[in-house]
Parts: sequence; structure tokens; C-alpha cells
Amino acid sequence: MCVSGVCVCVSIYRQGCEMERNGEVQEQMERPEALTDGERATIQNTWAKVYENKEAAGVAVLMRLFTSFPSAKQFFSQFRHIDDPEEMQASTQLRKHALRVMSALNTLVENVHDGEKTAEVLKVVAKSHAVKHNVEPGYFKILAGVILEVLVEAFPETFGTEAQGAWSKLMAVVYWHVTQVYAEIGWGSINNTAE
Ligand code: HEM
Repeated sequence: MCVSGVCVCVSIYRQGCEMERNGEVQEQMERPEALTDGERATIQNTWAKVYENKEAAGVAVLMRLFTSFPSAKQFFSQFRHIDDPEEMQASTQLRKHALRVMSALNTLVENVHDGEKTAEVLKVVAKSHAVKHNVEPGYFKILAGVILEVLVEAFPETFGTEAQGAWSKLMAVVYWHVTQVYAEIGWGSINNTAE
């Protein structure tokens, strides 16, 4: 946070901190720990069941996002003014985005051992969201939390403590890559210590 031009770090997410730019809080964070082989296996094993139900799971995630954080709707031209959950859920734009998110997550899970592919996929996503859709990066963090919450609720037998730990790390990796890309294209002044 910055006070009278002096910026200090405020820990908010794993060893993260915040910077302010144009009145908006921008996050700084260190590179998250790499996933272990065991965590990678857990992620792949737990994802199979979710992806079998990709449409229902994806829509549940986005519905939770938009009902718990209605400001996230502002980026979607076709349902930004809709408050009625049933009407929102029927939106083609929402359902399409749900599948896109699930499909991108599937690619990340399939390539969880491949750091280059992970970076490449997230670069494309982050770039389009920053430049084309003008989505503030903080919404990626919110969505990551919502994904975990919904998966734990929808698949309680699969998403026990171990799976939750592995998935939290994956979500931190996703968010870290996204913030790197946002910083590279000049969205915020993120000055992390990762190489
Ligand atoms: C892991 C997170 C996400 C993934 C994988 C993802 C993926 C995608 C993909 C593949 C597209 C279509 C291609 C493109 O334009 O890039 C898209 C479009 C879009 N995304 Fe996301 N997205 C994510 C998070 C978000 C968030 C958090 C928001 C805003 C709250 C958002 C808002 C949008 C919007 C407004 C579009 C354009 C929709 C349209 O034109 O119909 N996305 N997303």
C-alpha cells in the first residue's frame, strides 16, 4: 500500500504484498513453491471426476463467482445487468465462459509437469484478459478461491485435505503467472523477487 508516495508491502496471499497504482491496489508476490510429484499426481487424479462433469462444475463455479462477487459481471456484456440467478445461469455467454475456463484448467492439469506449457497457456489467457477484456487481475485471485470452494463442496469425497493443499498450490501458480503477464504489459508495477 502507498501512503504519501511511500509504498510498503502488506502480506495478503502466500508471501504476497500490495502496491497501489492509480488508486487501485496491485499485488506483489513471490514465486510460489513448485508442486511436488505427489501433488501433481493428486491434482491429476482428482481432476478426472470434475472434468467428467465439466459443464455443471464450470457453471457452478461461475455462478458462485457472480453471485458472491457481482462486480465480476461488469466485464460480460450479455449478463452484466442480470441479477436473477436463473436468468444468469441460462446466459450463453456465461455457459461458454464456464467451458472455456474448464478447458484451460484441463490443459493446465494435463501439462502439470510442464512448466513451459503452463506459462504459455496462462500468458495467452492473461494477455487477452488484460488487453481485450480489461479484467482487473484481482478477479483471477477471487476466481481461484471460488474454484477451490466449489470443488470442495461439490466433490467432498475427492477434495480432502491433501487435494485441497495441492489445488491451493496450483491456484497460486496460476495467479502468479497471471500477475507476471499483467506486470509485463504494464498493468501494474509488480516487483517480485522471482527470477
Ligand atoms: C483461470 C481463469 C480464466 C480462464 C482460463 C479464462 C478463459 C477465457 C477464454 C479461453 C476466453 C476466450 C478467449 C479470450 O478472449 O481470451 C475468455 C473470455 C473472457 N473472459 Fe475469461 N478466463 C478466466 C478468468 C476470467 C475472469 C476472472 C474474468 C472476469 C471476471 C473473465 C472474463 C472474460 C471475458 C469478459 C471474456 C470475453 C467473453 C465474451 O466475449 O464472450 N475471465 N476467458
